Amino acid sequence: MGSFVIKLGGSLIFDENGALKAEYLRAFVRLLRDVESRDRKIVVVVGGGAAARSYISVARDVCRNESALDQLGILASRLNASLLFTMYYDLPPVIPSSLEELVRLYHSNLPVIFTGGFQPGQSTTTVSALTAEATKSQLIIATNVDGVYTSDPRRDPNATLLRKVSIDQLLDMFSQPQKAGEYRLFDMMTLQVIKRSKINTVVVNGNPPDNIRRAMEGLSVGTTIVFP
Ligand SMILES: Nc1ncnc2c1ncn2[C@@H]1O[C@H](COP(=O)(O)OP(=O)(O)O)[C@@H](O)[C@H]1O
Ligand SMILES: O=c1ccn([C@@H]2O[C@H](COP(=O)(O)OP(=O)(O)O)[C@@H](O)[C@H]2O)c(=O)[nH]1
Repeated sequence: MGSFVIKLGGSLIFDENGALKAEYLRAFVRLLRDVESRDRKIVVVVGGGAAARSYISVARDVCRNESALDQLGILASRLNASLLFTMYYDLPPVIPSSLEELVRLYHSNLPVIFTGGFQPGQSTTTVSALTAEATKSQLIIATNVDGVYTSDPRRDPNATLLRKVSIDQLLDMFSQPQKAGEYRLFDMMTLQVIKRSKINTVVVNGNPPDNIRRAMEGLSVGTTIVFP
């Protein structure tokens, strides 16, 4: 069975008040145990979520250094990844901080690897695309909406869900520049990596976690990115 990279959006692990969604995290860990098997590797790339945005917004009051602000977001995403590692393995967390470290862990005997961000100027969704490319894995982007819509469904009540979307359409839709803490669903780097390696990518609502299992089993769920 093939290996998978699951991008767990920070929007799934914090509630609207910025508190961790403990029950969701437990349900996600149960899902990982259900789908874990010896002949497949799973990498979970965990977003920064509300924690990242809180630190970045407080720092931004007095800090204009986007790289420094990104680094705060990376640290928050690594803490989130550390929490999931600890919940899954009941061990002190081992979280890679670069693609090279991740690939090294990928060849360890850990069946599930957890990571956060790597470097300023990108998002954890880019980390998930780079990881899927490096490990020839399928990519599942789990977020808090049912897939890719014609526009932001939280702002546009007329937005409609796209079951399939071309990579070039996504490049048009998400071409605006982004700042620390603002990456929304996709950043350009993510899409460029997906395009150049034609990564098998599905965007699903990570709640319920069973949508992630359905995507792993190739069932119709969320939005599939298609290539010319
Ligand atoms: N075309 C679109 N389709 C779906 N969601 C979109 C789109 N454009 C913007 N969004 C927004 O992107 C959000 C998901 O991105 P983000 O908040 O970074 O989530 P995550 O924490 O999962 O990475 C959605 O909740 C939605 O409001
Ligand atoms: O490789 C990375 C990953 C994340 N970030 C920073 O950390 C924040 C939180 O990560 P992300 O936005 O991907 O998390 P999510 O959207 O899932 O909450 C980002 O906005 C960036 O500022 C970064 O600079 N490099």
